[in-house]
Amino acid sequence: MTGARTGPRPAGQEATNDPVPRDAVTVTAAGTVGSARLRAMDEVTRIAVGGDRPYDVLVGRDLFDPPQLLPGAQRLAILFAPPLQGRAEQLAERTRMAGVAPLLIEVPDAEAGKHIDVAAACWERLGAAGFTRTDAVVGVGGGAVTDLAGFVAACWLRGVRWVPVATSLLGMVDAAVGGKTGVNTAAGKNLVGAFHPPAGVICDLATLDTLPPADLAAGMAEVVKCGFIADPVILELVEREPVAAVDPAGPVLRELVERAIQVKAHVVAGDFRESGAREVLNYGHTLAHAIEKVEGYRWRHGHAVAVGLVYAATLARLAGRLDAQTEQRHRAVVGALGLPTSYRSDAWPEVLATMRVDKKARGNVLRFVVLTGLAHPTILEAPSDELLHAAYREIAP
Ligand SMILES: NC(=O)c1ccc[n+]([C@@H]2O[C@H](COP(=O)([O-])OP(=O)(O)OC[C@H]3O[C@@H](n4cnc5c(N)ncnc54)[C@H](O)[C@@H]3O)[C@@H](O)[C@H]2O)c1
Ligand SMILES: O=C(O)C(=O)C[C@@H](O)[C@H](O)[C@H](O)COP(=O)(O)O
Ligand SMILES: [Zn+2]
Repeated sequence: MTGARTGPRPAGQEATNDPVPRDAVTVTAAGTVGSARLRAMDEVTRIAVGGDRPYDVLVGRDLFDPPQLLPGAQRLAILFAPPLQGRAEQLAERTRMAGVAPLLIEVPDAEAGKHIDVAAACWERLGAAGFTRTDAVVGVGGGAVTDLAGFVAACWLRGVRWVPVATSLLGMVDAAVGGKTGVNTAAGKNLVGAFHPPAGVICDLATLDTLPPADLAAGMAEVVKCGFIADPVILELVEREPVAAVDPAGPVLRELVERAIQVKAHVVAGDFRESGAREVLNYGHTLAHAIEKVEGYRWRHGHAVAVGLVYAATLARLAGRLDAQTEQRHRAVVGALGLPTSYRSDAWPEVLATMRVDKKARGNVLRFVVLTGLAHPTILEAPSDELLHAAYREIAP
């Protein structure tokens, strides 16, 4: 059953071509449990990201116009991996039609592309094409390609404009927003990079139609992360409608995308360089990044984050910070999405060693984002190795 809208659209979030919002309240026998915004398919949502260099995240279907976000550019480098070749070529055509010269640069897919050698090859191409400070870079793809594209842009001439065109769920709700860019090194995940805000972000929900289901599920790990740290309505929507939650053409996934972006936009606007509050976005990532490294980057980031969320909740419960029910909710929500909740017990020594180079560590002191309750993140400083291992044993039976 649907009814009138519950309240105002969150601050900074506007539907650009619909002056009359059609938000709706979904009511169950237990009462109102969340809102399902019923948007027309052609509606575009604009989510503002504040800070010194503000920009907008555009969410809609069949959005595809980065040149508009980059006035004055004469050349546009378009980085893409093979699965997005068709999209990249369409974009090159639009770019040409806008009077801008496209430079298509194919890079290796997924984590193989997040390598300094790949970035160096891109810089060679920019140099050969005579890229100046008014020219710009576009990354078309998942989080791996947009992290690389942002890093290439951050370093070229010490910083040119860039636009991520996010084509994976994880890219839309997380990687493309917030200006964290970078590559992996032998020592670990994302250890070399730069903070470099984009000129705008494009999230074309139509691209999700071709995203493999495993990658869709991986993106949901970052969505529910936002639910646990800041917006419990996300969890209620996923729990109530687990099938609709992963239907790329439906309104529930769109609401989840917009809510997660809103959480991220709010956090990064207040702490762009991660000097404090932004660390909450790293919930679940201390273990996740260690798993990714141990697995030679063959695990999807979102799958590793799923295990990391369960681990962080277990650690918080063992540290006396979190109640068992909320810990169990992590396991249930993550599991219901078909995401992994456990990892190999024999990997502990390598996992622990890798967690020590997590960016949140200070000297020899490990620091974890944990919850003291739903939407109440805090930092657990210097947990003992015994405590860390005890929590690990519970997720690595
Ligand atoms: N910068 C940040 O703030 C931030 C945040 C979260 C994650 N990340 C990074 O993002 C990366 C993970 O991103 P991801 O989950 O998008 O993985 P990914 O970029 O590896 O993409 C997953 C796979 O899906 C393919 N793909 C993407 N869009 C598609 C589409 N529309 N149709 C068909 N195939 C498509 C890709 O080519 C790839 O094979 C990791 O490197 C992670 O560290 C960065
Ligand atoms: O944007 C952030 O800040 C995040 O921590 C978001 C994470 O989901 C993302 O995976 C990020 O790339 C991790 O950052 P890192 O600094 O730990 O490498
Ligand atoms: Zn992440």
